[in-house]
Amino acid sequence: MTARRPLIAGNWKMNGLKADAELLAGGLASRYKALQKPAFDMLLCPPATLVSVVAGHIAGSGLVLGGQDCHASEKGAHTGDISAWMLRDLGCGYVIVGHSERRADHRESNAVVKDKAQAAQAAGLIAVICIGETEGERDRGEALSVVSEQIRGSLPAGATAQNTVLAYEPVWAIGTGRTPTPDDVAEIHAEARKVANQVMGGGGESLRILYGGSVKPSNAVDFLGLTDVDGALVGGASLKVDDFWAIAQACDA
Ligand SMILES: O=C(CO)COP(=O)(O)O
Repeated sequence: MTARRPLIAGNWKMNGLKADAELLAGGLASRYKALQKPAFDMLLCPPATLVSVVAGHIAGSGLVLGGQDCHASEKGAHTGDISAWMLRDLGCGYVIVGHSERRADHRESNAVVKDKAQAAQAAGLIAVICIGETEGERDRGEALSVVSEQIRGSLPAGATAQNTVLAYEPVWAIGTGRTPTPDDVAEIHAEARKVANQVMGGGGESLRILYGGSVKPSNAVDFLGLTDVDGALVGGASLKVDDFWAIAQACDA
């Protein structure tokens, strides 16, 4: 059996005001804290405006905190951007980089994602590097090659299983209610682990690889039960305490 500890990560995206954060983070913190021996890590990635607020609500609970993006530089003249060091300063242990919404909305290339991941790791954060094919790429039979290329292009030189998490999120499954079959996910994750292992020069067996895209309580076990799936990156369903918690329970199923 694998020694990889499951990671259940909530990406709140551009959602939430202070009152929502209190309910959501506070509700999850009290449930997580009540566990005798949690069998999974739980990560909350609120929008930047709520990172400090959430930090206050999860203090002492064992939940971990992350940003949704960071700049590749430590500081400087980059209006509106946030550095990995700033996230670290607020208590973050993780940051998502290369989410497909940023790759699309902000034209982030693999090279940009790699620089951001490198900055995250230099700041002492774990980079959650997102990869995943579009619907057209899958239809053309290119899913495996696209994902491999993204891994080769987005993982920085110093990536290890300790400072990196991969998240496979097929673009067409995000927010659509559609998902790949468990067999498709298993195939991609096995390939992703193989390629990451090559890029990292070993250590890929310990690397956590998450699945993301329309994960909900009713399908979580289908994905979290797969050998090479080490957790989930959840969008919409991470905005409801009961749903997100139910997804995490699938780690024990
Ligand atoms: O993009 C995602 C998480 O990063 C997935 O979003 P949904 O769970 O809403 O499909």
